[in-house]
Amino acid sequence: MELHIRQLSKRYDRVAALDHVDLDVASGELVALLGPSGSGKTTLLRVIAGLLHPDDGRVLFGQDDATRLSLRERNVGFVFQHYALFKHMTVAENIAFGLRSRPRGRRPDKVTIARRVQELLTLIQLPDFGNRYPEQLSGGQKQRVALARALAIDPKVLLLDEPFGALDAKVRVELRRWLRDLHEQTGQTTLFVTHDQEEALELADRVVVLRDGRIEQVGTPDEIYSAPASAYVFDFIGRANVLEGRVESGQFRIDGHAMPLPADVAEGDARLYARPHDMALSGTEDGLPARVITAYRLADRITLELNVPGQTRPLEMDFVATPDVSTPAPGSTVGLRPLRYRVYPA
Ligand SMILES: Nc1ncnc2c1ncn2[C@@H]1O[C@H](COP(=O)(O)OP(=O)(O)OP(=O)(O)O)[C@@H](O)[C@H]1O
Repeated sequence: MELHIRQLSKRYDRVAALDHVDLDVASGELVALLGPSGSGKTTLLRVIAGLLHPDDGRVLFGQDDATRLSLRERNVGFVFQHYALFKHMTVAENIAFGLRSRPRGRRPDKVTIARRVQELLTLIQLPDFGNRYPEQLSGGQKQRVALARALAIDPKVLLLDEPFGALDAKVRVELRRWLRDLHEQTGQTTLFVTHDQEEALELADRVVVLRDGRIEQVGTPDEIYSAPASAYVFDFIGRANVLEGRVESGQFRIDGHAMPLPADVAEGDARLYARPHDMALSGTEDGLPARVITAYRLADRITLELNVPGQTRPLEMDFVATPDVSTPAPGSTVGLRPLRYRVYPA
């Protein structure tokens, strides 16, 4: 089932939680909604689910306008951060819940439901857990059961709101790999909310970066990481060094140093963004002079904190040591050469 979002807006008092959002999700895609707290991720997911009504705009499932349909009529699967399993029901009863509570005409018979529950238990790799109660499960197991329960109704889309947010880091990493495998098996159209860029980049076919209720960029993880559309996305997606300068005559300039522009940027004040591992040391005559604040070496990697005269923020760089490059001494001056970078208007 494909999903189309058209000009969705939702306001709370003065805050635009969603501001004219357009998005197309292809059938079978796994899309991450990524952004800091308050950027509108949950609001977008809840509007798609039918838990919230937008002020404006439309939600289409395929060609069908679902904007006015209730949660139940939309037939979506929803999983929240805090496992909302029914405590007094077994795992199997939890998974069967959506099917059992269908109106009589659409309710499968008991044997069919039991078969479907067993299939789902196998899918979530808990084939023998049907008779347990939620309190007898770990946090990660509870979230897998919550996912099976959401899948039981054969939802048109699966909506996951930070489903692993309450779990510890190691379990999170395991579960996101597991979710990726599960998605490959089920091919279910899925929207996944996270504020964790690593999770989004590892898991999703495409990532939607949100900012103040607007979409800042939509792209594959590679596109988002390697070609961030704005300084905001660059900063949000990984560690970033910023150099302030100017674009003049098709070059980025800081004091006497000029660097080629990787893409067209309008003349005027601008900022160069580079990842710490995308910068190299060079001689002070051809590199940007920088003073070493701290330097340490861990196995073959050297990490430096640097000050470039006239810049407000210190820079960080790390690189692999080679026989001819050793750890520079704090206080010394080195030449700095950004290898891969983006330039954005200031
Ligand atoms: N019920 C509400 N009443 C008033 N303002 C709200 C309400 N729900 C959300 N907001 C506001 O709408 C904006 C978007 O909130 P939303 O929960 O969608 O963000 P989010 O990106 O999911 O954040 P988080 O990662 O913290 O969950 C925020 O500014 C928030 O304060």
